[in-house]
Amino acid sequence: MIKIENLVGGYSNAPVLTGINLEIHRGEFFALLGPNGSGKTTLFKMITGQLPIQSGNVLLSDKEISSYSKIEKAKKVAVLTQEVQVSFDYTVEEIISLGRYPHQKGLLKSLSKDDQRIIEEMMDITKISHFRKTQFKKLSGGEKQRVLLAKALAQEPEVLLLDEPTNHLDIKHTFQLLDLLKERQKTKGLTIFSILHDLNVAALYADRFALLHNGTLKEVGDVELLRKAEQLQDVYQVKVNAQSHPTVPKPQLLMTPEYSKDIENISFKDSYEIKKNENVTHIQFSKPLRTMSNGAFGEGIQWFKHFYFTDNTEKHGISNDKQACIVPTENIMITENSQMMAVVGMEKGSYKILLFLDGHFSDGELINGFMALTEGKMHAVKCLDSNSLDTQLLAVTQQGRKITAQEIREFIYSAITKATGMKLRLEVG
Ligand SMILES: Nc1ncnc2c1ncn2[C@@H]1O[C@H](COP(=O)(O)OP(=O)(O)OP(=O)(O)O)[C@@H](O)[C@H]1O
Repeated sequence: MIKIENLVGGYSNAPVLTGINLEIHRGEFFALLGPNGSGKTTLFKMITGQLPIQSGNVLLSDKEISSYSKIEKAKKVAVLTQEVQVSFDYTVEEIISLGRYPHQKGLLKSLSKDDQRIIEEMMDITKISHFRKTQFKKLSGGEKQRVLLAKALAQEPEVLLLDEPTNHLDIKHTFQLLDLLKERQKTKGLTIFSILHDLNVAALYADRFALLHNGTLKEVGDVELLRKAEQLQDVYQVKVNAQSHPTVPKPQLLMTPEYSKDIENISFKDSYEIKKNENVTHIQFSKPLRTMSNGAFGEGIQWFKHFYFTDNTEKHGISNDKQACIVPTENIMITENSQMMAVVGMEKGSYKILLFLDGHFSDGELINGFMALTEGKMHAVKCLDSNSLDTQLLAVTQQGRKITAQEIREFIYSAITKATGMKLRLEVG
């Protein structure tokens, strides 16, 4: 649909873009990504004709885009930029009706019934009908953006070019606008080319992506491009981790702020405090730990700072957004070394284990660590001739050195056998 060949250009001094080759296919949603100053708007303006091409070509349906007449081009391409400038005191409805201009016939161009119907439809789908008589200049930035989108769609273009269309929008309107574009893509075969800053929003909506860096294309590809954390880190200079969205099969990126990288300068053993009274054992860390648990309290992967063993959570005011195990305080045993601490609680032949590690774990390593905990426990429990399985939790500080699965197995094995020894002594006593 749009073919960009060896495109070079920019402003009066040295060119910003140096040899861009890119193809945007008919009917796709294409996202142009890149950090501030990488050349996105420059490329956008060269495609829309706002900036001259120094060398290379921009083809629209195999024809030089500059060879189209203004009206011919407006029938094929609509543009939505960030610069919201409307000179006169037009109402919303009047602005949208300007979108029909390329389709109007005759010398006295007036709106046909068809034009009226399309204007109504566009106001309806962009949810701005109630503003129809309002002066455009009296709208908020986000409302103006929706009006200009309605105008662009009223043009009934084959291609929609958007420069950061969600810039002024809150999350509801961001998703509403992009859902609307996606729907037009599916039902009308609209080709969408959009600059997007939010990589997570781009991952959810776009089919293909180009990553621009210092005026050159670093990569063009499908959504897998957004799983390449190292490349994104290199381009954006921010630490990112690619994760999977919980309900949509697309990646989402988690950014790590600089301040959070500060390593706590206290030893693992000094980072927690254990308080016991006759009803509750409370383990409190100085900072939250990344946790993985199969327990009813704090299940899944979360962050916790407080951990409890108690005979009754409700009675002692421990809500289920806390990490808690129901085991009376007298039945727990704590085993610790410089990098690991295990709390084993025993109740009616079952074992509830919290294992705290001073280590840095990816989500994959967390699962492996959780499995190693299970293996260590199974091994100890089997030796003790019991088949009980129960709540367990692995909590990691996300600093310190790696801890191997074998170290975890051995530590848990010794913690359980030690705890069981205590239990036997308790029973004998
Ligand atoms: N009118 C201009 N005259 C001269 N140089 C310009 C002009 N506009 C932009 N530039 C320069 O061109 C380079 C690319 O700018 P551009 O606006 O294309 O980046 P961008 O990727 O769109 O950035 P942003 O994400 O901040 O909008 C920058 O170094 C910028 O300083």
